Amino acid sequence: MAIIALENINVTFKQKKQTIVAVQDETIQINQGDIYGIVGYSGAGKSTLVRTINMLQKPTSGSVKVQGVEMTTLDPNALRNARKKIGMIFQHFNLLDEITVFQNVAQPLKHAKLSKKAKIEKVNHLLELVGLSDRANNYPAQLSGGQKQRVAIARALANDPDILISDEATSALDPRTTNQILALLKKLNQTLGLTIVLITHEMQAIKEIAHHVAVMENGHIIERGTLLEIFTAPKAQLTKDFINTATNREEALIKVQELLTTHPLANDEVLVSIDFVGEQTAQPLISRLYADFNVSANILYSNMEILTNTPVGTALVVLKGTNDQLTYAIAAFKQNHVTINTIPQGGNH
Ligand SMILES: Nc1ncnc2c1ncn2[C@@H]1O[C@H](COP(=O)(O)OP(=O)(O)OP(=O)(O)O)[C@@H](O)[C@H]1O
Repeated sequence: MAIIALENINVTFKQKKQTIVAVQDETIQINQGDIYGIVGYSGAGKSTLVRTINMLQKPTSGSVKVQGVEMTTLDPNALRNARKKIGMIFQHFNLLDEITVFQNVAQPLKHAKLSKKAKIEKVNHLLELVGLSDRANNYPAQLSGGQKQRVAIARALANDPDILISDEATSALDPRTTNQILALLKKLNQTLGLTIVLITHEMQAIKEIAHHVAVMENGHIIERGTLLEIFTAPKAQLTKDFINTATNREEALIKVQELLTTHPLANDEVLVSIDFVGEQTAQPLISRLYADFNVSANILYSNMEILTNTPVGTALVVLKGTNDQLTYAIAAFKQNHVTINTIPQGGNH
């Protein structure tokens, strides 16, 4: 069931002379328990679209339903209550510097109908959840970026939200800390059933934890699908560009091409790219090439990743054999649903 349903959302900003169309007639449904990544370059409209979910941005037109409730027509009081179920974290953490970690996390509970004791227990539990129990009495300035984001996550969870919006939450962090925060988000998704909307310009972050992906450009979602669909069969050039930033494939290809300019292929050699998804047998096929087809294989690059529990592999391989032998070998890959493409020398594929 869709926990978030945005329908025909338009957001325009009127400035003195200009009208900026930030989001143009976009519709998106996000299911309960999903981690939905929205990727795009700066200015694509990601934040504006996602901020309509909790009405931080009122759409110019369109419908916003969260847990079946139309958000655009709520009165201020009802909206305040509805927002409690939608936590949010940001790139720059937005902590209050003059109060402690404990007090930051306790802040959203100020008006909660809980006893003082219950509030203390709750904050301690949240700090434990994000691995910061020992930092309760520190001030934000005494924490690393990753720790600050953990505090922000604990604070965002104070009202037991069903949805967490993460707006570039890892963009200011180094790669290792980014992975730790993403692992924490994944854990919260799995243990609390938290639905997460992840806005980012980093495909790497999407690759780590998202189940679904939407790619945005100029106020439009230009492509969407499961993580596997987007990574294994991207259609738009922008999607391909983003994927290249998260895999080493293009970089590896450039290096291999460079290598081949100094060590050119022989007449009986071809460079091929091999891509497979799922439990396909690219690896055994490569190792049996010589026995089955008299074709020898020299693997110049290979990489395998697990995306949502599915192996996704790629390899750049030099095959050596006669024309007929190569033709039969390549056909065998195709028969086994492994994508194989010959890469012309000196060109790109
Ligand atoms: N309050 C505002 N007033 C005027 N223009 C705005 C406002 N907020 C956003 N915009 C414009 O709307 C467009 C989309 O911005 P938005 O912040 O949604 O993009 P984004 O993809 O989230 O990028 P970033 O990650 O840089 O925030 C941009 O052209 C931006 O300048």
